[in-house]
Amino acid sequence: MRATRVLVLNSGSSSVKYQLLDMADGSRPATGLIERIGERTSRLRHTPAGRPSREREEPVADHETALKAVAEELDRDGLGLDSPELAAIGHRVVHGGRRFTEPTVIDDAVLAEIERLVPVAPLHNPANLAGIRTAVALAPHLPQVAVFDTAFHTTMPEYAARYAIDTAVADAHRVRRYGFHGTSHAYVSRKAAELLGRKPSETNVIVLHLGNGASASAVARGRCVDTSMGLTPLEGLVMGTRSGDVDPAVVFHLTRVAGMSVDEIDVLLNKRSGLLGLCGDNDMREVLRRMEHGPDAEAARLAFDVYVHRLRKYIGAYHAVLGRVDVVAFTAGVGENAAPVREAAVTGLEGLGLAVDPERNAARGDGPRLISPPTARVAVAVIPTDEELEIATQTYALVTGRTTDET
Ligand SMILES: Nc1ncnc2c1ncn2[C@@H]1O[C@H](COP(=O)(O)OP(=O)(O)O)[C@@H](O)[C@H]1O
Ligand SMILES: CC(=O)OP(=O)(O)O
Ligand SMILES: [Mg+2]
Repeated sequence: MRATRVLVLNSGSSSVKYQLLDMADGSRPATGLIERIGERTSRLRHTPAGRPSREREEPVADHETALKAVAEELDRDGLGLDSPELAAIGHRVVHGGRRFTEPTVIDDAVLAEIERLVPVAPLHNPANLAGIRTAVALAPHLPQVAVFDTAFHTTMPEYAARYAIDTAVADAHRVRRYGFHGTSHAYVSRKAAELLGRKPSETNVIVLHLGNGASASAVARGRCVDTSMGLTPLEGLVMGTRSGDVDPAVVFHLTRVAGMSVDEIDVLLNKRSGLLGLCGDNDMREVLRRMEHGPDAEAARLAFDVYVHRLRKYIGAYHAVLGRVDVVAFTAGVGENAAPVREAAVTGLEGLGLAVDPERNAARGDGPRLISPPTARVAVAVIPTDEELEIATQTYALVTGRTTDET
């Protein structure tokens, strides 16, 4: 039996998402999610293809316990880690620094380098490492591949990657802009070009990845030239719970005037800010609903306005960075589903050739679709992201030397 399947693991700080993909036929034999790891009750939802989901609520103390539960669920469907069809495990790793520009087979040296990057990705890399270590222990016979969020952004020119701070300090502590969500930006920018019937190498794209975390990127002829996240996934757009851009002096001010510690400010900006900080809800669905009805519509409206104002500024900035833009692509939970966000983000940018067609924008659909009027100078599109497929494709190509088309 040929091994054509890849298990993709996305180990977050309190969750593990997983998908089993078959590269021969494009099917997904199983998908699942464990949430609230480390809390009193965790929830596991496992969905075998074509059959009902199974849900379990029980304490899951850590990533090791979580991955063992995933392996058990897969086993129950005859899809376990010892299945001869499984070719590899692909891991999302958030921070790859400057070293990792490509997907990489994991060995001790790679693990050590991911560990070395923990100080610049304290929320993400420890969880990624825990996931990898457990998967290696559970399936030592399988090749395991790290696919880095930062990799796609390593093509940024030096002037876009550098902060204007003392070079000696920056170099000593690896302080520079790395960018994240690269797997999504790579996939979506390619799909956006395809939607226009153009080659990625001849297309300029602005990608707006708006999920819980949110980032924008400027992609020139298939290569990333700028992105909104920086040293960590805190810079840039307004997010569910993260502030995005703030004056760094906010930190000094809160230290001196409010007596907050650096750790407290870290939590403030990463977990108590963004939409949540502005209006008490981090979920854009709730924000949109409250704007229409709630007793405190005003706070929700302000949160929405701050969110889309920041988006508009980045769209304008990346027009300037790219010179010519062929398509603006919205993706991830908010980008794919929230028509009012898309409409508000391009309102007022008619001078840049941007507009959405209200009917196209409101229409629902599963695949890539245009939402700009047919006559628009710049296309605006909704492109569903698929980070799992991209991770599986890169993992499979690396371990088998075959592309999906050859399988
Ligand atoms: N129908 C919708 N309308 C508005 N926002 C939505 C809708 N569906 C999902 N979202 C938003 O998408 C976010 C999650 O996006 P997603 O890309 O799944 O996040 P992540 O992968 O970063 O966890 C949610 O926080 C929610 O605000
Ligand atoms: C890097 C990052 O922000 O990831 P996520 O959106 O999964 O939090
Ligand atoms: Mg996502």
